[in-house]
Amino acid sequence: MQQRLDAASRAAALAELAGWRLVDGRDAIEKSFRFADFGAAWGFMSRVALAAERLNHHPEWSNIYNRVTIVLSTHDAGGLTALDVTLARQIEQAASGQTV
Ligand SMILES: C[C@H](O)[C@H](O)[C@H]1CNC2=NC(N)=NC(=O)C2=N1
Repeated sequence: MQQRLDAASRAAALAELAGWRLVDGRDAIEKSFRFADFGAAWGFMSRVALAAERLNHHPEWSNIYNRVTIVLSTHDAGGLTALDVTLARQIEQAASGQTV
């Protein structure tokens, strides 16, 4: 079982992950991404889906046309863990150079 991040690790993660912020009222982080069009958004989601499967760690997300909003939290642990930070880093790589 993953351990929830302590305060120092949580602060370090948020400092590292540009644009990610804590969700109000729960122990989770979120970020919205905007792409040129639906195809670019879907390509990004496909890359994130493959990363999530590799990690066996999955996002909560929604898509409206060219926007993708992602919330990360570890359900088994009831909050943020290192797995969320790892997935967020891979999401940043998947979005790199693709956002508008
Ligand atoms: C059984 C399976 O390994 C678990 O349900 C995994 C799958 N993906 C997951 N994703 C997330 N975000 N949190 C989890 O606790 C989690 N658990």
